[in-house]
Amino acid sequence: MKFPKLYVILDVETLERRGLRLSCVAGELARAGVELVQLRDKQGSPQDVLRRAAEVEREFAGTQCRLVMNDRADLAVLAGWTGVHVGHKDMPPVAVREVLSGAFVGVSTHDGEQVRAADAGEADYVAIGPVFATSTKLDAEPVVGLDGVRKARALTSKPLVAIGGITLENARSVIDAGADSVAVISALFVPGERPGKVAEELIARLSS
Ligand SMILES: Cc1ncc(COP(=O)(O)OP(=O)(O)O)c(N)n1
Ligand SMILES: Cc1nc(C(=O)O)sc1CCOP(=O)(O)O
Ligand SMILES: [Mg+2]
Repeated sequence: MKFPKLYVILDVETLERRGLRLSCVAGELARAGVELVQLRDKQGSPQDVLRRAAEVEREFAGTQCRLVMNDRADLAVLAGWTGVHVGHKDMPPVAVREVLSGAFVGVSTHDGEQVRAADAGEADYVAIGPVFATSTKLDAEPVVGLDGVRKARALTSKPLVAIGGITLENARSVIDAGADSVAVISALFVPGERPGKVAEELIARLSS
């Protein structure tokens, strides 16, 4: 798989705060050609998450998009998804593989030591962040900056996803610092623009 340069996280709280429907935004992303999407529903009950996963899947039906569940390998299994993203407070990638054989697993890292460990471990991709300040994740670790992306790049040959405070304006600089992909939540919500249009613009700016 060629790793997509744009990784969109559909964060349920962010969408609700903005009065946006998950299915509408997912549909726009599907039509924009987004190829990697994570469902992040930190407050939802298991039933909520599974219902929302089905909505997302319906919108991406017939596309090549890979769907990733945040935190919960068990719910990924029940949803029939193969992608799972875990952080240090979640089950480790090796345990994800135990409950989901053939899983596509991502792991969060926040410093060089964690990148080294992730490189030696079970994950299919390594996420580094937050690159810039973010108000989306309240318990975010300290900002690593573009220098943190460069250092992470030097420490892993796995696909490197950068996350945190990435916008239309700075996304290219993150790829130029060595990331294979940028993961975004709030960047899609630009006043007066549809999220699908912003996703198209991000894909265009990151291609080449
Ligand atoms: C692509 C990507 N990178 C990092 C994260 C953060 O995961 P985690 O540290 O487990 O924090 P939560 O998202 O669970 O609050 C992510 N979700 N996706
Ligand atoms: C979910 C998440 N994880 C991070 C990490 O550093 O691991 S930063 C982050 C929030 C990303 O949201 P936005 O694109 O709106 O800044
Ligand atoms: Mg997590």
